[in-house]
Amino acid sequence: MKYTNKTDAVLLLEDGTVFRGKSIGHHGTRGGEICFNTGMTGYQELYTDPSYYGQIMINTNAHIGNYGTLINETESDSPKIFGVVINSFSDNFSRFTADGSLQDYLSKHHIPGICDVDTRAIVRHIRDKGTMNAIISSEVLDIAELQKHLDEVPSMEGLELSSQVSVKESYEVGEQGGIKLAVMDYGIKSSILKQLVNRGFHCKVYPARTTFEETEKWEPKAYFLSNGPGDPAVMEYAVDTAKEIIKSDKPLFGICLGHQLIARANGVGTYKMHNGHRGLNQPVKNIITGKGEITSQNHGFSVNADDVKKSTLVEATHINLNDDTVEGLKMRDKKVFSVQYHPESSPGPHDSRYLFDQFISLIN
Ligand SMILES: NC(=O)CC[C@H](N)C(=O)O
Repeated sequence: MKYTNKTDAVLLLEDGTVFRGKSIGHHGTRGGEICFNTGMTGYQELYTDPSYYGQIMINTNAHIGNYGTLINETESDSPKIFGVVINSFSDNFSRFTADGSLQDYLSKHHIPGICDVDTRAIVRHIRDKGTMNAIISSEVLDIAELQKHLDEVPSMEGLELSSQVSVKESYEVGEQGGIKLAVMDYGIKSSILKQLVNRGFHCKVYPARTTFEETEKWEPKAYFLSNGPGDPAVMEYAVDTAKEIIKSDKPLFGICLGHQLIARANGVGTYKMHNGHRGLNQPVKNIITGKGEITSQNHGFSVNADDVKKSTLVEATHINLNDDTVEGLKMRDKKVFSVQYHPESSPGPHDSRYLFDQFISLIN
């Protein structure tokens, strides 16, 4: 059954393009960077991934909401997206384990959305023109008026967002006696911690701006740099931490934003992509083993492939088979490696979970 609320809503893109549809979730106005995710399933995990903080997500899967929501399918305590764009939205759900409807969930967390729009047309538009800001509203339907609100939305390029989604106080997870791992939280997904704890790590999760000296007091055996939102180019504090970890010779693993920070710590630049990779079926080749992996991805920045080629410190371990972008790095003479994609998946295929085992082998 389709959603029955008939309140009008509008989606205004930065280049002036307007799409009109119906309001879902929270009745209100919110702007952000518009992006699209091509995953066929896992909407609740996507919405709660802190890496999406500041972004309006278009789900290319046409039918969203039909299996409701479930509290333990979240990647953080609340949805982090700023808005959602859906073709056919269902507030009626059918799954015996579900604990509520997507409509109630979005509304409770003040996330506005728009449905009954041609998501395929919107995606084709931004795929050609490149990523841009946008605003959703069910209260300001006049375009000239809404434009004023859109003008206030900051550009994702140059934005530091990790401090806003990171924990405020450090905390520990996993068993005492396990490998002590200092986890820098730049917006970590809970399933990454689950994968680490399942393999016997005793993790201490630190706020993004914690200094290396501070983490060293706990005497961790290894370090992990998490995923997270925003532009790595303006995260000097985190790049400095990465440099100190590398200097200490302790093993280090980074995922997504963590990968970009490790690249920057080695003098490799990052750049904003025309459109990011967001979906569950990005093909990646492991250059070392020659094997292919189907991966879960969510990133709008990438590391500079020419810089990697010229580097004497790092080498590429993985490449994206769609566009040849760098998907993995390792340092030549250190126990340091990283991937741009999400081996924890959630949602997505499990092809790449071997990387967590690789991290353990590297430490031992
Ligand atoms: N998932 C992530 O960690 C995203 C990293 C970074 N914010 C990007 O968009 O590229």
